[in-house]
Amino acid sequence: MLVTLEGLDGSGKTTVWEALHDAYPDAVFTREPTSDSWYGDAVNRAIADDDADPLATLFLFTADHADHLSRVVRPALADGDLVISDRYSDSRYAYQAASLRDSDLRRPMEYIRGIHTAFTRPPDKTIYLDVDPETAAARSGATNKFEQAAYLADVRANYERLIEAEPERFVRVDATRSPEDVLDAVEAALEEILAEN
Ligand SMILES: Nc1ncnc2c1ncn2[C@@H]1O[C@H](COP(=O)(O)OP(=O)(O)O)[C@@H](O)[C@H]1O
Ligand SMILES: Cc1cn([C@H]2C[C@H](O)[C@@H](COP(=O)(O)OP(=O)(O)O)O2)c(=O)[nH]c1=O
Repeated sequence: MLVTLEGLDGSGKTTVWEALHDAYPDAVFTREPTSDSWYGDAVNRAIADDDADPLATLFLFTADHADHLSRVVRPALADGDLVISDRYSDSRYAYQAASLRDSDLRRPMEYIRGIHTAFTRPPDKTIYLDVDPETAAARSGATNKFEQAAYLADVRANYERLIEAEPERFVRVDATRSPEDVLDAVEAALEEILAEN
């Protein structure tokens, strides 16, 4: 089963993902962008480059996803493992659709979903850590171009569209609460998800 964690920068995904290692020692913990491949290195260069072309950046993130799928996610799922990924395809649909909002693409989110459809493996469930853009930008330190509150407001609106389209896949967690409360809520959500399957 594939469970993904999504949310704005600073929503607390990585904090939760690390804490879950103790509760689920047998799960495969992974992330996007990947941190152990040259595709992930290329993505990190694009994140750090304020002048990186947004369409080129989309394809770098998508290349990293293709490698992540074939090298990590599909083999783990084939072994029957629980896979917990800190960010996954919804990050592209939310972030790159915002980056490409003023591009020549008429419907950026539909375009980005379209290029994934042929090859991706959709998550079974997605836990969405919900915070307002101001809290997200303040917590993340606004150190890169994706962490600015105005941009994150667009990203959040895109996540809302995704949740509206597939309400049964998403579990929304109020991530403005303390780290302990957020972790408790995520663990409760995961218990329920695993009990259902
Ligand atoms: N629930 C929370 N309340 C306040 N601060 C938090 C909370 N969760 C995480 N943080 C802090 O916010 C920052 C970003 O958290 P992180 O887990 O890296 O978020 P993300 O992976 O979503 O960007 C870190 O300094 C972390 O300690
Ligand atoms: C996976 C992914 C991340 N991103 C962005 C979100 C982050 O600003 C940045 C790095 O992701 P990440 O390392 O998960 O950052 P954080 O822990 O702060 O949430 O890349 C995209 O724009 N598209 C994507 O597909």
